[in-house]
Amino acid sequence: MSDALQLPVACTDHGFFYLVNHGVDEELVHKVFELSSNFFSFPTEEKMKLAKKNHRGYTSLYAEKLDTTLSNKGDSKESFYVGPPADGLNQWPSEEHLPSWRSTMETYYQQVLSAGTRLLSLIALSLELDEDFFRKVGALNEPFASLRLLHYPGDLDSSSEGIYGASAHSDYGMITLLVTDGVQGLQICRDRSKQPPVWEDVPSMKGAFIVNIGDTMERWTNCLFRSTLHRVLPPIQERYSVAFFMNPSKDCMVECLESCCSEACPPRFPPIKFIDYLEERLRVTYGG
Ligand SMILES: O=C(O)CCC(=O)C(=O)O
Ligand SMILES: [Fe+2]
Repeated sequence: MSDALQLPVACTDHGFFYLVNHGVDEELVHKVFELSSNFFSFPTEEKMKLAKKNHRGYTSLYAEKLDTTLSNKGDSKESFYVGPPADGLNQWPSEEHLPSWRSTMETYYQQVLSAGTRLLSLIALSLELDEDFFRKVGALNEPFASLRLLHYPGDLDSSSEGIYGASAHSDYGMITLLVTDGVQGLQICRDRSKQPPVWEDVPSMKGAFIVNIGDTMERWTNCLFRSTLHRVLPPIQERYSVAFFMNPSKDCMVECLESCCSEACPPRFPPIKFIDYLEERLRVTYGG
């Protein structure tokens, strides 16, 4: 985003944009991709030793179905979640097998969190709020942000034909900051109501984050900002990406901004504590 004046338009009209000059070290991004690929190359039994608990750790192929209206076996991706480093709940591969894995992921987490926090100040300004707004409402006390390494294997058997890497969904949090390895696959659908839906490619841009608005921001802004539907096509080639879901703190109340509602345009969503909202969304996505 070279011009801050473009930000409100990007958030209201598209819900997706590129972020450059974000301050996250390019070498570090490269290292995260290398270590992600090292981890996913381990045998499944090894990876399953770090199976997801407390929303941290490994999720295997087909474990998640982002579009719950589909009847197939699940999305063809595996992933690894890293949550806030301070709460001690993260799971880590051993230092012996993957030296500097933990420190690299923790450094990346902190750098992207800083970039995301600065971007949220710009977003607040673009809503004509105080630049400190998200801190003041408690979203940034201990943000419940989540780093997710993603791997879409390219060599799946024929029973997986037509299965999406990530089926159609919108993200749950405030904003997502995504980097990919450049292999095409991500698409957006600007108008959910249009039939048949129109899907457009989102190319990666070297050195830039692909940022998208999430559902929590859509709730805050009473749908002024768009949480755009997106998906990742069935893999024709192996693909890696790294998503950072910038979520507010667990206890933060997400409540329609005064400037985004009026008598003629009442709040579309009731106020909700972020953790209650997130738990419900995860329950639907993972079942159980
Ligand atoms: O891998 C990608 O390009 C997008 C992943 C995604 O949308 C997600 O994990 O929410
Ligand atoms: Fe997403």
